[in-house]
Amino acid sequence: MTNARSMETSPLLVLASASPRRQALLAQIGITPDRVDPADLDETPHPRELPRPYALRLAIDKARLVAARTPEAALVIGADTVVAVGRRILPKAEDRATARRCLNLLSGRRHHVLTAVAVEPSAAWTAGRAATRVVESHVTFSRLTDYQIEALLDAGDWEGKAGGYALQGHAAAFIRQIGGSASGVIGLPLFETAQLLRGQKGAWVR
Ligand SMILES: Cc1cn([C@H]2C[C@H](O)[C@@H](COP(=O)(O)OP(=O)(O)OP(=O)(O)O)O2)c(=O)[nH]c1=O
Repeated sequence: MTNARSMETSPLLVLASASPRRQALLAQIGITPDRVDPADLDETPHPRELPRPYALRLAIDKARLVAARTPEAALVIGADTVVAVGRRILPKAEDRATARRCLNLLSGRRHHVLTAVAVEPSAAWTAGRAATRVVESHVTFSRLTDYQIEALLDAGDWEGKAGGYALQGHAAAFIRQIGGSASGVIGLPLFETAQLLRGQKGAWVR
Protein backbone atom coordinates (compact mmCIF):
# COMPACT_ATOMS: atom_id res chain seq x y z
CA MET A 1 0.00 0.00 0.00
CA THR A 2 1.34 3.44 -0.81
CA ASN A 3 1.46 6.39 1.52
CA ALA A 4 -1.47 8.67 0.64
CA ARG A 5 0.34 11.81 1.87
CA SER A 6 0.07 14.81 -0.38
CA MET A 7 3.35 16.73 -0.46
CA GLU A 8 1.64 20.14 -0.78
CA THR A 9 -0.64 19.95 2.24
CA SER A 10 1.13 17.61 4.68
CA PRO A 11 4.02 18.19 7.02
CA LEU A 12 6.70 15.53 7.53
CA LEU A 13 5.35 12.69 9.62
CA VAL A 14 7.81 11.75 12.37
CA LEU A 15 7.46 8.70 14.62
CA ALA A 16 9.14 9.44 17.97
CA SER A 17 9.69 5.78 18.82
CA ALA A 18 12.35 3.09 18.91
CA SER A 19 9.67 0.41 18.80
CA PRO A 20 9.68 -1.66 15.61
CA ARG A 21 6.15 -2.74 16.56
CA ARG A 22 4.86 0.83 16.26
CA GLN A 23 6.37 1.15 12.77
CA ALA A 24 4.89 -2.19 11.74
CA LEU A 25 1.46 -1.20 13.08
CA LEU A 26 1.51 2.08 11.15
CA ALA A 27 2.57 0.15 8.04
CA GLN A 28 -0.45 -2.11 8.55
CA ILE A 29 -2.74 0.87 7.82
CA GLY A 30 -0.59 2.11 4.95
CA ILE A 31 1.37 4.79 6.80
CA THR A 32 5.14 5.08 6.46
CA PRO A 33 6.61 7.84 8.62
CA ASP A 34 9.02 10.13 6.79
CA ARG A 35 11.37 9.84 9.73
CA VAL A 36 11.78 7.69 12.85
CA ASP A 37 13.41 9.62 15.68
CA PRO A 38 13.21 7.89 19.10
CA ALA A 39 12.84 10.30 22.02
CA ASP A 40 14.76 8.15 24.52
CA LEU A 41 13.37 9.61 27.77
CA ASP A 42 13.76 8.63 31.39
CA GLU A 43 10.61 6.52 31.83
CA THR A 44 10.67 6.25 35.63
CA PRO A 45 7.16 6.77 37.03
CA HIS A 46 6.74 9.60 39.53
CA PRO A 47 6.01 8.50 43.09
CA ARG A 48 2.37 7.29 43.32
CA GLU A 49 1.77 8.11 39.64
CA LEU A 50 -1.25 6.23 38.29
CA PRO A 51 -1.07 4.17 35.06
CA ARG A 52 -3.26 6.39 32.86
CA PRO A 53 -1.62 9.77 33.62
CA TYR A 54 1.79 8.09 33.46
CA ALA A 55 1.19 6.71 29.95
CA LEU A 56 -0.22 10.05 28.80
CA ARG A 57 2.66 12.05 30.29
CA LEU A 58 5.24 9.88 28.52
CA ALA A 59 3.46 9.90 25.14
CA ILE A 60 3.22 13.71 25.26
CA ASP A 61 6.82 14.13 26.43
CA LYS A 62 8.14 11.85 23.66
CA ALA A 63 6.20 13.74 20.97
CA ARG A 64 7.10 17.19 22.37
CA LEU A 65 10.78 16.44 22.79
CA VAL A 66 11.10 15.32 19.18
CA ALA A 67 8.88 18.17 17.86
CA ALA A 68 11.11 20.68 19.68
CA ARG A 69 14.24 19.41 17.94
CA THR A 70 12.62 19.22 14.50
CA PRO A 71 12.94 22.59 12.73
CA GLU A 72 11.00 21.51 9.62
CA ALA A 73 7.21 21.55 9.29
CA ALA A 74 6.43 18.27 10.98
CA LEU A 75 3.82 16.34 12.89
CA VAL A 76 5.26 14.03 15.51
CA ILE A 77 3.62 10.88 16.92
CA GLY A 78 4.65 9.69 20.39
CA ALA A 79 3.17 6.71 22.24
CA ASP A 80 3.55 4.82 25.47
CA THR A 81 2.24 1.44 26.58
CA VAL A 82 1.80 0.59 30.24
CA VAL A 83 0.75 -2.72 31.78
CA ALA A 84 -1.00 -2.32 35.12
CA VAL A 85 -2.46 -4.57 37.77
CA GLY A 86 -4.89 -2.28 39.54
CA ARG A 87 -2.92 0.88 40.33
CA ARG A 88 0.40 -0.90 40.11
CA ILE A 89 2.53 -0.15 37.04
CA LEU A 90 4.51 -3.17 35.87
CA PRO A 91 8.02 -2.55 34.57
CA LYS A 92 9.20 -2.89 30.99
CA ALA A 93 11.08 -6.20 31.20
CA GLU A 94 14.76 -5.70 30.47
CA ASP A 95 15.97 -8.93 32.11
CA ARG A 96 14.68 -12.46 32.60
CA ALA A 97 14.11 -12.13 36.36
CA THR A 98 11.89 -9.05 35.86
CA ALA A 99 9.91 -10.80 33.12
CA ARG A 100 9.46 -13.84 35.42
CA ARG A 101 8.14 -11.63 38.24
CA CYS A 102 5.67 -9.98 35.84
CA LEU A 103 4.42 -13.31 34.45
CA ASN A 104 3.93 -14.71 37.97
CA LEU A 105 1.85 -11.64 38.79
CA LEU A 106 -0.20 -11.81 35.57
CA SER A 107 -0.83 -15.57 35.78
CA GLY A 108 -4.53 -16.45 36.15
CA ARG A 109 -5.76 -12.87 36.36
CA ARG A 110 -7.01 -9.93 34.36
CA HIS A 111 -4.87 -6.83 33.93
CA HIS A 112 -5.06 -3.54 32.09
CA VAL A 113 -2.99 -2.19 29.26
CA LEU A 114 -3.01 1.55 28.65
CA THR A 115 -1.59 3.00 25.50
CA ALA A 116 -1.41 6.74 25.10
CA VAL A 117 -0.83 8.39 21.73
CA ALA A 118 0.11 12.03 21.29
CA VAL A 119 0.50 14.05 18.11
CA GLU A 120 2.47 17.26 18.38
CA PRO A 121 3.24 19.73 15.60
CA SER A 122 6.69 21.30 15.31
CA ALA A 123 6.78 25.12 15.62
CA ALA A 124 7.15 25.39 11.84
CA TRP A 125 3.85 23.55 11.21
CA THR A 126 1.42 26.21 12.41
CA ALA A 127 -1.59 24.39 10.89
CA GLY A 128 -1.04 21.46 13.29
CA ARG A 129 -2.94 20.86 16.51
CA ALA A 130 -1.64 18.95 19.51
CA ALA A 131 -3.98 16.09 20.39
CA THR A 132 -3.95 12.96 22.52
CA ARG A 133 -5.86 9.72 23.15
CA VAL A 134 -5.52 7.09 25.85
CA VAL A 135 -6.84 3.63 25.04
CA GLU A 136 -7.48 1.11 27.77
CA SER A 137 -7.64 -2.62 27.10
CA HIS A 138 -7.86 -5.62 29.37
CA VAL A 139 -6.10 -8.94 28.99
CA THR A 140 -6.73 -12.16 30.92
CA PHE A 141 -4.03 -14.80 31.23
CA SER A 142 -4.81 -18.42 32.08
CA ARG A 143 -3.05 -19.80 35.11
CA LEU A 144 0.61 -20.41 34.18
CA THR A 145 2.68 -23.25 35.58
CA ASP A 146 6.34 -22.62 36.42
CA TYR A 147 7.23 -24.78 33.42
CA GLN A 148 5.10 -22.63 31.10
CA ILE A 149 6.62 -19.44 32.50
CA GLU A 150 10.13 -20.76 31.84
CA ALA A 151 9.09 -21.73 28.29
CA LEU A 152 7.79 -18.18 27.72
CA LEU A 153 11.05 -16.79 29.06
CA ASP A 154 13.05 -19.13 26.77
CA ALA A 155 11.06 -17.81 23.79
CA GLY A 156 12.59 -14.39 24.54
CA ASP A 157 9.84 -12.16 23.17
CA TRP A 158 9.35 -10.54 26.62
CA GLU A 159 12.44 -8.40 26.07
CA GLY A 160 11.69 -4.66 26.13
CA LYS A 161 7.95 -5.33 26.52
CA ALA A 162 5.78 -3.67 29.14
CA GLY A 163 4.68 -6.37 31.61
CA GLY A 164 7.13 -8.94 30.23
CA TYR A 165 4.98 -10.46 27.49
CA ALA A 166 3.96 -9.87 23.90
CA LEU A 167 0.39 -10.43 22.75
CA GLN A 168 1.84 -10.84 19.25
CA GLY A 169 4.25 -13.51 20.54
CA HIS A 170 4.24 -16.84 22.39
CA ALA A 171 2.13 -15.45 25.26
CA ALA A 172 -0.91 -15.57 22.93
CA ALA A 173 -1.13 -19.31 23.73
CA PHE A 174 -2.10 -18.33 27.30
CA ILE A 175 -4.29 -15.29 26.72
CA ARG A 176 -7.85 -16.33 27.42
CA GLN A 177 -9.50 -13.02 26.65
CA ILE A 178 -8.75 -9.53 25.42
CA GLY A 179 -11.06 -6.55 25.41
CA GLY A 180 -10.35 -3.16 23.91
CA SER A 181 -7.71 -2.63 21.25
CA ALA A 182 -5.32 -5.44 20.22
CA SER A 183 -3.12 -2.95 18.35
CA GLY A 184 -3.18 -0.78 21.48
CA VAL A 185 -1.82 -3.64 23.57
CA ILE A 186 0.96 -4.20 21.01
CA GLY A 187 1.90 -0.52 21.17
CA LEU A 188 -0.23 1.73 18.95
CA PRO A 189 -4.05 1.74 18.86
CA LEU A 190 -4.68 1.99 15.12
CA PHE A 191 -8.30 3.17 15.13
CA GLU A 192 -7.54 6.02 17.51
CA THR A 193 -4.24 6.90 15.81
CA ALA A 194 -6.04 7.10 12.46
CA GLN A 195 -8.66 9.36 14.06
CA LEU A 196 -5.95 11.65 15.42
CA LEU A 197 -4.35 11.89 11.98
CA ARG A 198 -7.69 12.48 10.25
CA GLY A 199 -8.13 15.46 12.57
CA GLN A 200 -4.97 17.09 11.18
CA LYS A 201 -4.31 18.96 7.98
CA GLY A 202 -2.64 16.20 5.98
CA ALA A 203 -3.71 13.17 4.01
CA TRP A 204 -2.06 10.13 5.53
CA VAL A 205 -5.22 8.18 6.09
CA ARG A 206 -8.68 8.43 4.56
C1 LIG B 1 1.91 -5.61 26.48
C2 LIG B 1 2.74 -5.52 25.24
C3 LIG B 1 3.71 -4.53 25.07
N1 LIG B 1 4.45 -4.47 23.93
C4 LIG B 1 5.47 -3.45 23.75
C5 LIG B 1 4.98 -2.16 23.11
C6 LIG B 1 6.08 -1.18 23.43
O1 LIG B 1 7.08 -1.27 22.42
C7 LIG B 1 6.65 -1.72 24.75
C8 LIG B 1 6.35 -0.78 25.88
O2 LIG B 1 7.35 0.20 25.97
P1 LIG B 1 7.17 1.72 25.50
O3 LIG B 1 7.96 2.54 26.46
O4 LIG B 1 5.73 2.06 25.32
O5 LIG B 1 7.84 1.75 24.07
P2 LIG B 1 9.33 1.42 23.62
O6 LIG B 1 10.31 1.67 24.72
O7 LIG B 1 9.33 0.05 22.99
O8 LIG B 1 9.57 2.46 22.44
P3 LIG B 1 9.55 4.10 22.51
O9 LIG B 1 9.45 4.51 23.97
O10 LIG B 1 10.81 4.55 21.86
O11 LIG B 1 8.31 4.47 21.73
O12 LIG B 1 6.03 -2.99 24.97
C9 LIG B 1 4.25 -5.38 22.91
O13 LIG B 1 4.94 -5.33 21.88
N2 LIG B 1 3.29 -6.36 23.05
C10 LIG B 1 2.52 -6.47 24.16
O14 LIG B 1 1.65 -7.38 24.24
